[in-house]
Amino acid sequence: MLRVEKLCAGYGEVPVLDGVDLSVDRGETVVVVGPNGHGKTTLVRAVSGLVVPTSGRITFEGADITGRRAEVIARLGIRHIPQGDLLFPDMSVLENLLMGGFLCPSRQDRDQRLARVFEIFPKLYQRREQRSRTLSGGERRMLAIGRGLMAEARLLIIDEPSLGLAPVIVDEVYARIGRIAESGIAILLVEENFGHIKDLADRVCLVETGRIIREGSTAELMSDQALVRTYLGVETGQEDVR
Ligand SMILES: Nc1ncnc2c1ncn2[C@@H]1O[C@H](COP(=O)(O)OP(=O)(O)OP(=O)(O)O)[C@@H](O)[C@H]1O
Repeated sequence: MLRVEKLCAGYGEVPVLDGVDLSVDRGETVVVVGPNGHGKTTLVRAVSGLVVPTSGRITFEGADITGRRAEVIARLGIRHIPQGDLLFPDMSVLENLLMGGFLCPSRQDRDQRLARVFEIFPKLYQRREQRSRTLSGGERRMLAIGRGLMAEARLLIIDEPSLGLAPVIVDEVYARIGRIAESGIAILLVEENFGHIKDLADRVCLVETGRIIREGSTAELMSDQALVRTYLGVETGQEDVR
């Protein structure tokens, strides 16, 4: 569905991505993990047209989208939920969701999407009249994801949904993302904490210094003790990795 080949990108003179190869198949959940500042966000921003690659190629469902404008890529069905929430703080939950659905082809389509978002995130329904600035961090994150689902999402890109949230809230957010994945939408997710995604990911790509240095299922990556110790920071049950 999505194919990234030998992708290089950066900011001004500073290179960040150094020949990334990555793919996401239909219905697959692929998670990009890795240390801070090694290019995870830059990679997903390049996919959704927010960073212009210097070289390499990105195709989505066969169409070459390398360097195309973000709004063109969004219309193809790639929805990007960035780090932080970027909500409209003085608008209600419902208004924020409706803003996400402004491209819906009909009112019926929009209402169906809204019903689906409320089914996945019942808390948003309970709080639909509340201004988004007064929501908790976890609720805001769920609203940002819900807003992304208000337009047709064939590939959902989510950048660090756990950022700044308490562990119990992270579990809740990830449970909801799991439901989205079960519905068949392909997901490309950035996460620093491997522990959060080991049950969700079909495939994990480990990024270091702008390259994907390892790729595999969570079980494959976790069977490599040195890798776990150096990058993943989770307990495997085989030894204490902390
Ligand atoms: N807008 C920007 N202008 C200049 N440099 C940038 C910009 N955004 C990111 N960078 C730099 O690019 C490098 C990679 O950043 P990026 O955000 O892609 O990493 P990351 O792996 O997602 O890190 P984190 O997990 O901390 O978000 C960093 O050195 C960062 O300082």
